[in-house]
Amino acid sequence: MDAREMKIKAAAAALEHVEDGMRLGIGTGSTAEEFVRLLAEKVAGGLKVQGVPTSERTARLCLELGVPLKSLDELPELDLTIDGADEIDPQFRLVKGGGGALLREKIVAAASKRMIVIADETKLVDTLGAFPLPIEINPFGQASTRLAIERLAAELGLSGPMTLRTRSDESLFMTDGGHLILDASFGRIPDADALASRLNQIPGVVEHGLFIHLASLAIIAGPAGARVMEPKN
Ligand SMILES: O=C(CO)[C@H](O)[C@H](O)COP(=O)(O)O
Repeated sequence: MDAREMKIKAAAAALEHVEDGMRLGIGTGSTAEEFVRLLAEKVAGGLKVQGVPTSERTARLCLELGVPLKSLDELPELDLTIDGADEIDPQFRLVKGGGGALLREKIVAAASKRMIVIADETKLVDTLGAFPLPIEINPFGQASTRLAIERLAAELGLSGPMTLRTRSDESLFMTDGGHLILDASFGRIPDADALASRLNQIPGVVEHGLFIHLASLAIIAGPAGARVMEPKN
């Protein structure tokens, strides 16, 4: 089974948790897009859902495939969010933001009664941090914000380069909200909870890709198929 087939398996298993009438947060990324494709087939077959997309990219795909959309302001409380992740630890703390949608993804997940994370098994890790941590920052004062993050990292014993995300044409990557992303290659984050709460205290940090206590279930696909996992305490 190749990587795409595994993503489809996870997405298909997640679809079984979607019920008629649900208000659904819809994630961003290649795994979430497989979910959108399968969801669209169900919608075409008569399933009634109202989706809230976590990015303009996901919104475009949903509109193209006929998945009905609402804004989060129209549906401020959601039943379920289904989204991918870049890393998942045993307590289901996640690193997200590889696709640059972390701010809307976190707002949507926090507005949902449940979040199911879908991924292939390469995303499972013992300790977060091998995937560079995306930190969304306001362009205003970006040099000061960066300095504050570097000082925090040093205080917490974290080190590694931080790079401003760029597009393939070398221009700066801008999020849907008009912010920049710093990718922090810390290597290993032994205390993700502490880093998450300290990053939130830096004024220029809009949001970061550490999702703590948001995912309640993970559907992880491997060569043998998809399995449902619950967080370890
Ligand atoms: O957080 C995300 C986007 O901001 C994605 O969910 C994450 O990057 C995983 O993407 P993929 O399913 O393509 O591996």
